[in-house]
Amino acid sequence: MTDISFAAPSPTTADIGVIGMGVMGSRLARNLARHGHAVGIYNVTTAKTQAVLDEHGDEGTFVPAAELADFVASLTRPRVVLIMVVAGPITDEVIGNVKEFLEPGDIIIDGGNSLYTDTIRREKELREDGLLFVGAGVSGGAEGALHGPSIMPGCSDEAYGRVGPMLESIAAKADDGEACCTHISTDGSGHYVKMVHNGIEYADMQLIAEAYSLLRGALELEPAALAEVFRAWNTTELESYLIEITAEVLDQVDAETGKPLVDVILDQAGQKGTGRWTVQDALDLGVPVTGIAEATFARALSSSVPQREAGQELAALAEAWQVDDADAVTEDVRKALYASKVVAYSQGFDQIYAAAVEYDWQIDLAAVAKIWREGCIIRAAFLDEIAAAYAGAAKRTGNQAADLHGAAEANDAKVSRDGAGTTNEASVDDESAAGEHSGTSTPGARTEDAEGSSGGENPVPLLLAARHFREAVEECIPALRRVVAQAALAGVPVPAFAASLAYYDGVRAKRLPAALIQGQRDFFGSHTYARIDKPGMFHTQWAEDGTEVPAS
Ligand SMILES: NC(=O)C1=CN([C@@H]2O[C@H](COP(=O)(O)OP(=O)(O)OC[C@H]3O[C@@H](n4cnc5c(N)ncnc54)[C@H](OP(=O)(O)O)[C@@H]3O)[C@@H](O)[C@H]2O)C=CC1
Ligand SMILES: O=C(CO)[C@H](O)[C@H](O)COP(=O)(O)O
Repeated sequence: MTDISFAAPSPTTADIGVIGMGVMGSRLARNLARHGHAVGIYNVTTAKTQAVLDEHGDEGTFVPAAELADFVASLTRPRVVLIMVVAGPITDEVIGNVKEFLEPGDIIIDGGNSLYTDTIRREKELREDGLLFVGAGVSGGAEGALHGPSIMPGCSDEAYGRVGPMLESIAAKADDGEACCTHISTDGSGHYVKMVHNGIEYADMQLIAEAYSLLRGALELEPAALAEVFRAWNTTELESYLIEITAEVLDQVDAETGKPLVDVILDQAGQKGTGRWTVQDALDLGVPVTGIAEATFARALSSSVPQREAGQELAALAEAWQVDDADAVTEDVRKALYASKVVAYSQGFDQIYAAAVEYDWQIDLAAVAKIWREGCIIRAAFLDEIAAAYAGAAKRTGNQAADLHGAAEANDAKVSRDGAGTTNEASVDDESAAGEHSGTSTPGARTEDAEGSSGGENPVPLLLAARHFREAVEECIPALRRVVAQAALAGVPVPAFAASLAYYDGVRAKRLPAALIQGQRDFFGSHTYARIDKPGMFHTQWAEDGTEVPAS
């Protein structure tokens, strides 16, 4: 649609072109211009392109275009086009439109929140046309896009070699000066990492909301007073962007009513899809991202209007939380929040590891933690410790991504060579061991029957157990237990806190009731089970004399 026309841009003057002058695209274009890059700008509604020029044209060199053909003509060859539009079919449409004007060797970067499987497909299709495609996760919201986002590009080495320096120039910088942008791996890897980033974001936000809800109920504090609590917490090991902005949100007063804004906002959380995708994919991989899942379901519950209306009839049958020492309760909630946040990040990194093996992506997890230290929504002080845990493990095993990956492949090979000769202590899926089905429990075994957990030989199989976090989290567990117990008694929903504690207790348990489940499965479906004391798979003849026989 052309409602305004610009003078035809002089050809080949812009270093990069940005399509989409919405919240993110306009700010990324300005960020690029502020860093000395000449930026071609285009938006389907030309008035938005005009607005960027009118309001920010003095920030650098912008080359506006009202037509895609002029936009592409304004770019130096080989061309680089950054697309920042709505994810999904609209992104396909925009790629299809701009592709018409591009030539082999040109590069398209999709910086939207695209589903990683779309990115894998698009990269393949565009490669066949001779174009290079970069699926770049971008985080940081409007402020980050303008002042320095965290950028997670997935692409070939060739594409990164071409666009990496430009992306690094506009990315946030960590305290040590490192750019919060790194080449994640090939095709959909960047969007995968961004998807899990958003899953962690969901968990983090839900945990903070639960902490707020508990303190508000237990201590009968007003939002402004709670803003001070969060401000104080932001000077502790909880220091993070989301804690910081929580204080700002709680402090906001509604101009119309004079009430705290949080009290007049409808309590139905929206979602655009990334949290849901994270959980869906984790289910396929068999990775228990319970904190992220509960956070996603909590948003769904908040928006389940008919159920919530009908639920108003339900009795609470709860006890009021008797608070003797407000400071002690506040400190308990702070510690519960810290432990649960670590669980969420730990689960998210496990998922990225499992996906890396599944998709053959060489992902350096320490580098992922490092580029999340600034610029992104989940930036948090403890990401330095997460980076150190993965970097330390990589050093011990010899190198970074390659070894994380090689270790798992070695384990895959071991499983197939060992066949039935592995005990369930090694987390090997019984059915693959029995040879009845093709699935294995190692990462990389996304088959119908891959029912087990993703074990493998991840050098940091449990971030929670890495030394720094083990000590820091153990310090907080008694508080988390008290908080979850008190919340249950008081009838306050804390699904993410409760799930985090259950995960902690689950992974530390010497023995789980999964043994009973295996017995039940064998009883009704002859699914067989492994034993703790000898290799092989077994079946009990439950309906006959109860004799145990080796599985055939
Ligand atoms: N907002 C955020 O915090 C973040 C967003 N993202 C992702 O970045 C991308 C852009 O988000 P954001 O800037 O917030 O979104 P906006 O809604 O602000 O902008 C969307 C852009 O898409 C354009 N668009 C819509 N429909 C079409 C179409 N049919 N053809 C061409 N262009 C179209 C819009 O143009 P017009 O207005 O003229 O219709 C607009 O420029 C999304 O994928 C989003 O998920 C990523 C990180 C953070
Ligand atoms: O990517 C983002 C932040 O990192 C976007 O803000 C995204 O829209 C957040 O997800 P949702 O809208 O589902 O809460």
